[in-house]
Amino acid sequence: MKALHFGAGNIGRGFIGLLLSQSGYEVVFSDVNESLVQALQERGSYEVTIADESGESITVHGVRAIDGRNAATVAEEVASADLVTTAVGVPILKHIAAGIAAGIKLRMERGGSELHIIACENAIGASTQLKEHVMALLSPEEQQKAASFVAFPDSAVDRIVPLQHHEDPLAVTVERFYEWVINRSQMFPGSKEISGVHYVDDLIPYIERKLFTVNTGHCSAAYAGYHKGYATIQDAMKDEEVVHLVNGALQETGSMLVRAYGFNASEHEAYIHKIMDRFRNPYLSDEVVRVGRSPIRKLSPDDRLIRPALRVLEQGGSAEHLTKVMALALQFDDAEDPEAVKLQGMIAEKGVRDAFAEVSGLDADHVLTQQVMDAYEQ
Ligand SMILES: NC(=O)c1ccc[n+]([C@@H]2O[C@H](COP(=O)([O-])OP(=O)(O)OC[C@H]3O[C@@H](n4cnc5c(N)ncnc54)[C@H](O)[C@@H]3O)[C@@H](O)[C@H]2O)c1
Ligand SMILES: O=P(O)(O)OC[C@@H](O)[C@@H](O)[C@H](O)[C@H](O)CO
Repeated sequence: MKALHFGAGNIGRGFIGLLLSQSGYEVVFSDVNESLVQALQERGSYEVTIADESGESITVHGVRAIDGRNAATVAEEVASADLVTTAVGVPILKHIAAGIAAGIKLRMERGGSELHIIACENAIGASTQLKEHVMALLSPEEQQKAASFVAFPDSAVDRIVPLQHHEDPLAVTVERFYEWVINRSQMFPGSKEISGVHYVDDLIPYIERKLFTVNTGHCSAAYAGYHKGYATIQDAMKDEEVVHLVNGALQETGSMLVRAYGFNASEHEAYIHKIMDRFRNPYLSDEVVRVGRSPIRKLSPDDRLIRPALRVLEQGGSAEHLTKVMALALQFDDAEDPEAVKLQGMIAEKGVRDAFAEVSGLDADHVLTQQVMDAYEQ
């Protein structure tokens, strides 16, 4: 069994590649980072270290890597894979679509054996987004044929993997916790299950709970921590004001999720506390600039801040803490982050209200926009 995984980065090596290998797949990484591809090709293995008191180290053997810029090689690997996964970042999905579409065409010529393509990204419906990019590159007739043997089940992935600073470019340190949930109702019946994956018939409560708790809380700590001059999430979480903001934001999303999906309130409270403890993990050093990266994406309509805040308001609740986090996101001006630079440029050019309205998709006079502007002024 062969799995082709796009993106040999932190989550690719430290989570998806590891789990697929442990599940019996030969893992082939496709990446555009030349030195990473070369190192994986030369060594065929890499180390994953668990960030806890055990310091456990696991060697992932039998891996290969291909140059993601070589369209013909990518297509051939897609054509002969038993599973395709991605962890490249949502904005990159459109760039890998051509190789996948070409691989699907080859597979079609060879009889069209069933294939699942699963995007493991932090977004609602990431596999469905990838499917749209891929299908747009096929003719109507090819689309119809492809739909009979290629499926794109959505998934939710959770494991904190910080930026890595090891001498060994392949080594990756990860937290012990992981959760990978896949929507079974979008899969072909009877297909092989990946061990360690939780299959569900309705993914929405799972992905929203993950994104609006782990990622909402995480970016709250990142933007507040950046504002206060902390370099890491671990340091930021030692500051009571930061903790208060993170907890406040998670109480707001938590009440909304409990009402929307009927989660048990005390179990959800325990989930929040467990996540805040994960942020504090002293065996990890997770930079606030990684967690706060791409503020335009994080302030977009369907992401971890705007979507839950609008739902809180719809339910008649207060989104006071979430709006403070949005105001802090508007002040995230990391010069190394292209989206932060772009956002600061938009603010300088058109003013903060119109810049926020543009990235959030809200009207400039929307009640949430007004609340964010008030918080920004403060
Ligand atoms: N790091 C985490 O804690 C974490 C946890 C859960 C989900 N995620 C999600 O996983 C995804 C990847 O995050 P990451 O932290 O691993 O990022 P990363 O930057 O470490 O890895 C991304 C990899 O994709 C590669 N890539 C870029 N363009 C490509 C292309 N056209 N073809 C093939 N590879 C390409 C990059 O070279 C890089 O190696 C993101 O969507 C992120 O939100 C991250
Ligand atoms: O990857 P992003 O930019 O969507 O979000 C940054 C972090 O919050 C994220 O990578 C978490 O570490 C991860 O989602 C934990 O499962």
